[in-house]
Amino acid sequence: MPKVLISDSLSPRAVEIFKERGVEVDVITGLKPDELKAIIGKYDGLAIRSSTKVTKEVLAVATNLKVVGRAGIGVDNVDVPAATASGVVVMNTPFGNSITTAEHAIAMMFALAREIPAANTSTHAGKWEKNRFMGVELYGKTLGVIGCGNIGSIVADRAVGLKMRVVAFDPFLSAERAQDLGVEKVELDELLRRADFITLHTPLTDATRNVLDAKALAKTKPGVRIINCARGGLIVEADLKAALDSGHVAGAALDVFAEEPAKESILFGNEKIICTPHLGASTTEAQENVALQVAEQMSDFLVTGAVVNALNMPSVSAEDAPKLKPYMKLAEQLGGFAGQITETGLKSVTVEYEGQVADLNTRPLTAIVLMGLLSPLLASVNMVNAPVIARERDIKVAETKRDDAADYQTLIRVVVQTERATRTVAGTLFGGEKPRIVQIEEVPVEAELSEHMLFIRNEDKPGFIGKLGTTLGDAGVNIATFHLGRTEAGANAIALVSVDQEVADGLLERIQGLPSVVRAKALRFQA
Ligand SMILES: NC(=O)c1ccc[n+]([C@@H]2O[C@H](COP(=O)([O-])OP(=O)(O)OC[C@H]3O[C@@H](n4cnc5c(N)ncnc54)[C@H](O)[C@@H]3O)[C@@H](O)[C@H]2O)c1
Ligand SMILES: O=C(O)CC[C@@H](O)C(=O)O
Repeated sequence: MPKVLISDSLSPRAVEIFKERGVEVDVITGLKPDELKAIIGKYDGLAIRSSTKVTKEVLAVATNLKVVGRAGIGVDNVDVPAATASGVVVMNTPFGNSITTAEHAIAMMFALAREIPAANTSTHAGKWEKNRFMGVELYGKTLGVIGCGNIGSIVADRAVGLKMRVVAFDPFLSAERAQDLGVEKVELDELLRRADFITLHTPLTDATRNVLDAKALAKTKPGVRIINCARGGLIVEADLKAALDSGHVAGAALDVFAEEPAKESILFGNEKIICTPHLGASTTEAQENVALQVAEQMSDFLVTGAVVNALNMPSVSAEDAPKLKPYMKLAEQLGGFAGQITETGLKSVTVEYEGQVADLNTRPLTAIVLMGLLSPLLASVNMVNAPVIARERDIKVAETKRDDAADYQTLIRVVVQTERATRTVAGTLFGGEKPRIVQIEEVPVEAELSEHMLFIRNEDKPGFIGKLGTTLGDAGVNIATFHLGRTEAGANAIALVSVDQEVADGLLERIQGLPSVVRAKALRFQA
């Protein structure tokens, strides 16, 4: 039974879901990095929010870990490239807290417009300062939304409902989507110049880091109010403080900080700044949503192989997972075969899907072909990191699909172009589940792969089979199955021999020396 650790505070619904779906679960929150490292080796999955830091060091000792699930959106606390390199799938729940976070941004905007926190403190202190707090209306004001994705577009929609004018800067926002949302798509400088309120909703990336620095703030309208419920690091905090101190910025509402937890900040103690401790996602509804979703996604992955909302792997639906399973084995064998018979640098790989398999989601299969192909060449390859490794090595990867079946109802063909040759291997499923190799290079052959195989290219001449059998027999190697194929009588032939033990190098040399043998290679496959 797979085992998951929940290491941040998640709604108890998560535990129930894991158990209902056959996953054992421990909840241990507040672990220090060394404490996490000491126990993570036991777990197949790690469910987190934003406190647990999934670093390279943690991943290095997480020897059984298959999946990290983030109950929320941002994965800044996960070293995703390191997880990918270790073959660990990283998932998040991209929609579960969007409404809640958008509502927090709107609440912050109202709080800024009417100075509600300061008025609250003053009233509790018995001051009744009715003349001190003079707010501004939102009606008719311009809201600038930087980043108009899930949350930004909900904020925009609510602001339109409040009769605000909304301008949005987001390079990936289409004109049609902007029109549907009732927002005006503008460049950043125009947004800065026109907005009475600015709200940030981008991820923290190299392009968005410090997007509101002194230079950008100088372009804003005097009296602008700024809201950040996205990520600390989007605003240069010292520059914001200076702009507030000078009076150019009238107020700021911040849910997120460059350093979190923010126990100290140059921004604290200023009434013009409203702060909340990263509460954007903190509603009962959002926390139920994300906990439930993350537990469902992780359980499905661990139990059925379904992949949803992964940041480093193609999706596999729960419906597709059982259909893909037998093809996964075939894809691994084909990739492994091509990888073992390939001896020079790989330039490109084309995976051709024909017949029934062409109707499936083939991206995970291609990832597995790449895993099988690269495994003989590299130390730790898996279906998560194989596509990345192929890209890094400039290996071009292509897929082709043909719905109509030719000789087989379903077929996967792997064509590998190396510096010197083209290698082809194709396979099908017998009875819908048993992988069979049906073509090697141009030669038809029908073979089941076993752990130890001998692959021979030979000239189709009498006496070859007898000599090969004797050579193997003399070496005490038992033949389990023997498959032959040839293009035509007397032409190129292939022998695929399954043997009960490893073929040692000396024996391989003797086989290579037999008359009619063009090339002999010992291959190994997962049992
Ligand atoms: N405060 C919280 O508790 C809380 C809760 C949920 C999400 N968040 C954060 O809110 C942010 C937005 O989340 P989301 O779900 O809307 O993400 P999303 O991916 O749906 O939207 C992000 C948008 O930013 C845009 N974008 C990317 N680069 C940009 C750039 N250089 N300039 C302008 N726009 C750019 C993208 O095109 C996209 O439309 C994330 O940083 C997320 O981590 C915070
Ligand atoms: O888990 C949280 O409380 C914060 C979540 C939020 O920052 C997110 O990116 O989803």
